[in-house]
Amino acid sequence: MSSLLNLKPNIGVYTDPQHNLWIDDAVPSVSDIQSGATPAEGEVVVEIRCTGICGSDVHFWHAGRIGPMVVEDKHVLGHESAGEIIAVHPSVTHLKPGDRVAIEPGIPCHTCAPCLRGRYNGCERVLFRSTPPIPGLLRRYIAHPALWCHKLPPSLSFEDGALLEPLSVALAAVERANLRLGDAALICGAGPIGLATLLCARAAGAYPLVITDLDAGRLAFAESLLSSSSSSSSSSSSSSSSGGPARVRTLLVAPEETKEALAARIVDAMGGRTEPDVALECTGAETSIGAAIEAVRFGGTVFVVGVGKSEMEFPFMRMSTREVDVRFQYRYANTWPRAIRLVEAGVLGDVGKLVTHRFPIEEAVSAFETSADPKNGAIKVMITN
Ligand SMILES: NC(=O)c1ccc[n+]([C@@H]2O[C@H](COP(=O)([O-])OP(=O)(O)OC[C@H]3O[C@@H](n4cnc5c(N)ncnc54)[C@H](O)[C@@H]3O)[C@@H](O)[C@H]2O)c1
Ligand SMILES: OC[C@H](O)C(O)[C@@H](O)CO
Repeated sequence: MSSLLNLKPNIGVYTDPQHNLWIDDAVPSVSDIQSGATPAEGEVVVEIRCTGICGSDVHFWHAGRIGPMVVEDKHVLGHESAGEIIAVHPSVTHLKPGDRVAIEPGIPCHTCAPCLRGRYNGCERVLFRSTPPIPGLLRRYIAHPALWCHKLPPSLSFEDGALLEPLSVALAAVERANLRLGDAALICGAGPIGLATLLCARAAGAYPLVITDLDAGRLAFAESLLSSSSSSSSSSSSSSSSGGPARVRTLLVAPEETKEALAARIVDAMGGRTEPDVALECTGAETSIGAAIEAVRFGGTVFVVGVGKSEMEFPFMRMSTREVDVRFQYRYANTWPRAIRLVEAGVLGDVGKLVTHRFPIEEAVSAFETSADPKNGAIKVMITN
């Protein structure tokens, strides 16, 4: 094991119940690491090089809670990270110092019924980093189970490694929604999760692809994400730069629009006669879920990734008489190795385009302020170390 004695202070990014956001060096386990203690059995110590800010990090900062997950003490944020291994416990044989890894942030128990079924995202005792009270990854160093550190191939950057977390959500959704070649797909919401889902749906062979949002800037970003050039486009999405049909069509949602009116416009955007086979809902907004239910074909699927109010009204008769399946996604299971292969092979396109802003960890507060203010047009803000 390499020496852990000459490390920089293990600063971390915190919030608390009073909605403060700050950086300091009192990170749990830092003293163990800096005193040169070995990682525990089965663990490696990772020097984190890159962490993406998730909407849930901003939400924990601003609201202090997400549903039953409540910030009750000072709390380290962050769960989208990649870094370099600097030490391994002797029991770990498949990783070594110098390996570059993406960190899967949920540590399941491996013994409960969902774990034993392979559905470890339903683990009854999961320790999910950044979900209170489990400290997150927005820090310089972390000791983490080797099993949940995925080695990166040389062509993936640390940023690519950090993006594997939202990509995993999207990959799980597209798989569990059973999206097939040539399916007409609707994606609701062009935030980081909707955009990652757009990349996965395109790779899965969906066409037409329509994406909605309330924010024209995010729709323009969606178009530029799928274009071959790196510049952002605000022009019509009716044709691609190569002259063929645009792979994605964008639809600006009006806040007061009824779900029936929006559903009609969705079908129109699909080409006039095509009802979506699958809607991948990435807003969590009740009106958006309702419009997706109205829009999909008889026997279609509305797959809900977005998280919203704890209780909502859905158009029951429409679902019943049209056999609409409404299904849900919670995090992911067994996606990381496949997400790595998809990024390595370029199947998802240039995922790095999702990163719009970068800040060093010492400026993490500015990174959060940038992420939280819609005026900045941020999609994925990365904090580097
Ligand atoms: N199921 C899971 O495991 C999981 C994991 C990560 C995130 N999420 C959830 O996925 C959702 C998307 O995450 P994100 O990081 O992209 O969030 P985000 O807030 O950045 O993006 C959501 C987008 O939806 C748009 N929107 C809101 N209401 C809309 C409406 N009525 N019609 C059309 N667009 C609308 C917003 O303008 C925004 O661009 C969130 O609800 C988040 O909590 C779920
Ligand atoms: O991708 C994982 C999600 O961001 C988390 O479940 C978060 O929303 C709550 O901890």
